[in-house]
Amino acid sequence: MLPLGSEIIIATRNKGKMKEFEPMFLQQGITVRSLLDYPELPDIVEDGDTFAANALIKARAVALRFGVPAVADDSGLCVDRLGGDPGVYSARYAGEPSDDAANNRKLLAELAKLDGADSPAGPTQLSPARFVCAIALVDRTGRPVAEVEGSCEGVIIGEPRGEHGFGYDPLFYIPEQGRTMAELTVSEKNGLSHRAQALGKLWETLSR
Ligand SMILES: O=P(O)(O)OP(=O)(O)OP(=O)(O)OC[C@H]1O[C@@H](n2cnc3c(O)ncnc32)[C@H](O)[C@@H]1O
Ligand SMILES: [Mg+2]
Repeated sequence: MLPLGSEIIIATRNKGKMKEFEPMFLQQGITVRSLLDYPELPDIVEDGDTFAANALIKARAVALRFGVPAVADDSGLCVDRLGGDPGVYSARYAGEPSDDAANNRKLLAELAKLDGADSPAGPTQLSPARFVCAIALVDRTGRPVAEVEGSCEGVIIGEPRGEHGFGYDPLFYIPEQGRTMAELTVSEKNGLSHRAQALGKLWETLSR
């Protein structure tokens, strides 16, 4: 059994993340709550320079608020041709409040600028990219217990495909699957995603 006790909160308000996390924690016998259960709490300021730093900021804030162990996920999309952008700014790439559709449009617009906006054939090359997910687990006092990271490789396509998932999933094509992340079911995404890779490392760390 993992040393997490029966009460754990995931420091997120992202419904898409929770849809993926819930079954993966349940598989380990852990029922989780999230900040979606506490709408009155103010947003946590994510001002770290790295995914890992932001994950720790979010997990700590929640542990100190509730006095229970907390997990946080800070994640995003890194596109090679954009020098790793949007990176830690993935959620607010097109400004605040976060808007997935606007972020996707901005991503395509930034890539189109590199291609030459009036290129008649559309994007001249698919852009290699990866999703990255940092997960931090802290104890009830906010002390880090484990910090892990996972990633998942793909390419950015020129128009959105698929209805599942969230964020940049419709533009993230996985050649080995022949589908975008948004064309995968939750359980298929949980079989290969950056989030699942990171969580797998967390279970491994905790079982040592
Ligand atoms: O901070 P919390 O409350 O967890 O929710 P958030 O959406 O703000 O989450 P992040 O700060 O970690 O920003 C992550 C952004 O990166 C993108 N992203 C992360 N994981 C993704 C995934 O699995 N699929 C698609 N986009 C993802 C998406 O735009 C997210 O909003
Ligand atoms: Mg956030």
